[in-house]
Amino acid sequence: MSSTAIATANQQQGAAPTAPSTGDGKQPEDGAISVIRPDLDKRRIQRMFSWTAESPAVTGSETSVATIDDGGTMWSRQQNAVSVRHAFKSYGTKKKPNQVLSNLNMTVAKGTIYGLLGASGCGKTTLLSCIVGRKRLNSGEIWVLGGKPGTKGSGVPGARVGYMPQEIALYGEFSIRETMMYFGWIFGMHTSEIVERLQFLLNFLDLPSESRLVKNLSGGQQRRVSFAVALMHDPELLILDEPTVGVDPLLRQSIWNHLVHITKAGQKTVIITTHYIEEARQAHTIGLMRSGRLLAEESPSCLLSMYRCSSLEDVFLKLSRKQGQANVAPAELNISNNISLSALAFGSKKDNPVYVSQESGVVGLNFHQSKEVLISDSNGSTIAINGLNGSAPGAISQAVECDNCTECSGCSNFTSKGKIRALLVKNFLRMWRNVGVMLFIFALPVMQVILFCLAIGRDPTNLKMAIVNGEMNTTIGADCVFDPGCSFTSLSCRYLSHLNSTIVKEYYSDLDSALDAVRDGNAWGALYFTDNFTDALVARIALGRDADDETLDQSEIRVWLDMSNQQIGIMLNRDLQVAYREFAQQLLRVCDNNPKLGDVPIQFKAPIYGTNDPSFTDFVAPGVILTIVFFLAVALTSSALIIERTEGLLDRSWVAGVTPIEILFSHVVTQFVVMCGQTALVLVFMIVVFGVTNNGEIGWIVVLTILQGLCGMCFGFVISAICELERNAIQLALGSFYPTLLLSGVIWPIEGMPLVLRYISLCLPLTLATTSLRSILARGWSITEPDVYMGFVSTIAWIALFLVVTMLVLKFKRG
Ligand SMILES: Nc1ncnc2c1ncn2[C@@H]1O[C@H](COP(=O)(O)OP(=O)(O)OP(=O)(O)O)[C@@H](O)[C@H]1O
Repeated sequence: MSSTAIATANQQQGAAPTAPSTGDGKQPEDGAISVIRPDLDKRRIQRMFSWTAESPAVTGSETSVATIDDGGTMWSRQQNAVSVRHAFKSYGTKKKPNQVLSNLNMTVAKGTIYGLLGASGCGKTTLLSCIVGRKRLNSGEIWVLGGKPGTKGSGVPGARVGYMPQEIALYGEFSIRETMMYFGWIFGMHTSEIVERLQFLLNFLDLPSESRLVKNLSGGQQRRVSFAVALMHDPELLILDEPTVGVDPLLRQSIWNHLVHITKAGQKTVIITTHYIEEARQAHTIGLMRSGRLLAEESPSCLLSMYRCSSLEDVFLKLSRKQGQANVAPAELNISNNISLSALAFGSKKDNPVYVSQESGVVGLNFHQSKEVLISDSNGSTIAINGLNGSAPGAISQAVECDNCTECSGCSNFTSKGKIRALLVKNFLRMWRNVGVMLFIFALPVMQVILFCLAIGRDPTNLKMAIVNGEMNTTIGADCVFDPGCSFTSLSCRYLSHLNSTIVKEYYSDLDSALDAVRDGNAWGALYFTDNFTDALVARIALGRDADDETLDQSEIRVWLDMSNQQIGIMLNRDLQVAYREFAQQLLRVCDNNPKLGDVPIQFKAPIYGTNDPSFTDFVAPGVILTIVFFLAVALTSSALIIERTEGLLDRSWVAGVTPIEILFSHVVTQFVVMCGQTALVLVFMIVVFGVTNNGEIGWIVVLTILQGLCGMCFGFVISAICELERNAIQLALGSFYPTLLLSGVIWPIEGMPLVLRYISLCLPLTLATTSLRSILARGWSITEPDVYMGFVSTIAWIALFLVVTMLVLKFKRG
């Protein structure tokens, strides 16, 4: 088939002629056929197609048909809506790569519908993800709307593109209207515009009431809402990944009619993938993809006639079979070029292969898309130039202007009110609509504080002691009576009366059974008084240093404790000694002696900070306050981004033009509000309701607590940026909980740790903050104290570090 014939066929598809490139990026004024002379300056050609030199995939030795690379010119790139050149993309490791795109070339002319067809898993979605800038190629180039995705002039990501991913990628908690508002605001539309457009889309796509929640819609309805989102802002380039799945035939037809309608004027371009091959007949161009390459890139009618098939499916099968033939050179099959397509169609022979040269593939000498084709004959001379890329008239648009722009809308804006508004409303709405999340945010911290204050730090009670009192004839406790005056009788009973209420006295007849009770776990300890305990004690006091060993021995209260439980053992030890001091002092007092004689000669004055009876609760409370706020924030944010990412929501927002910074910013603001609520609840319950000691300024306590919450949030960002799966994020968040708790001096002073661990502990985000809050609460220290301000400094430093790491991971992880 001659280029003229195919150009004609292309014209029938609605492509309009445009002016050819002059090679220097300027459009010739006459728009007429121009000819490239054989003596065209070689360097000029190289400059025009400079990308060929950049492409590692091309050897340059296979050039046989076309010698001039149209896709390489800046001007032609700008005229095509999308231009993909020598795209290579693989997943997996370098050792075991899963090659998904292999030297793929694709040219999508402006103002056309491009149907990308291929079997499941051939790489369509990957290609589209690369086009919208969500994935990076390993090598090769992509130009979209005149720029490279992700660069200023491309409009990708941004409002110039409408992207419908394969997944539903919608917020289930939103109503249809809220969904449209969210994306409309992101696209920079006014609310009134959105409402107007919404009415059209509701009717057009036969959607249910706008107030219905997305999660309550059927699968097909959800897909239509997703499609509506892509159409919302009437973008220049629509990229639709299987929009007609689950859509009934009538609606499918009306969707295609709409696509044909919007592309008619030549301003809009559509790339669409579908499994319903035959529906793609309505496309202007079809790219048949297999194993990461395009087998053909033609108009449907051209494909049918070239292969003499009655259906596109047959064409695809024919081409696939050809590709399957063993020694077909890969380049031969990578056809975004009519020449080699023709060769395939009309039987190129193995011994006389028609290779698609790097130039031809790259340049995209698509006669069906180009009114101007630069084809060199076998002698190397250029024979014809006839139209370019099938761009619709007037399709030179924003991309060209925007490429060097400094002021075009959407190019240079750091952010917009609409985006921030959309993201904030989205965050709050998602929280508000999710009862579980609301309970998690506000009920859980209160519950944790209540549980902590009720369960931790209180003295154990009802501890049984097995008592054997040789001075009593019975084992009935009520018989253990004594004279409360200055009387030196039944001193064992007098002592026992000083044992406080935490001890439950159980009397045993002999020592062995009492010890057995301890061994069997029926008592926490055994107390033994000898038969003549009172006499021996009186003698001991009276004789003083002259007391003999037997007297001393008989006057001792013997104790056997179960020390398997350190806290209970230490407490019983303390209470037994305190009881003796009280017993001795009281006896001395009633006998008109100085009670100090009964005490050890150490006098504990009022402590500088705290009380002589310190509470474990007061010690742990600062760490617990910060830990609760920190890890709740980690839990909230570590999965937030991942859930959005796995549902395709994050990608969709990003393609719509939302940047990672904007997403993080919106989460920071949302989280800040949440944090304020949580901080208020935690502090009110800790300090006001449960009376945890606070001698410091409440303002600094609030600030430090909120900062720790923000720090936890940023740590959550890091987790969600690093982890692919929610499961991994939860594991990482939970995995970090215990080490942080144990090493941060929350439940045990870091002074008790080995030196190395102590240094590690100081490097954790909670350690210095806990010390700081403890100093404020217990010591009443102000911000000027190093112990206090270092907690603030370290927290702020951690926030900054986590944010930077998140940004870097998000930036470099793409693709
Ligand atoms: N993130 C990923 N990591 C590893 N492999 C991937 C990833 N995404 C896709 N693949 C693999 O790349 C190949 C192409 O996948 P892709 O989704 O692009 O195919 P597709 O043509 O869109 O398929 P379908 O029509 O079923 O959606 C498949 O083998 C797939 O398993």
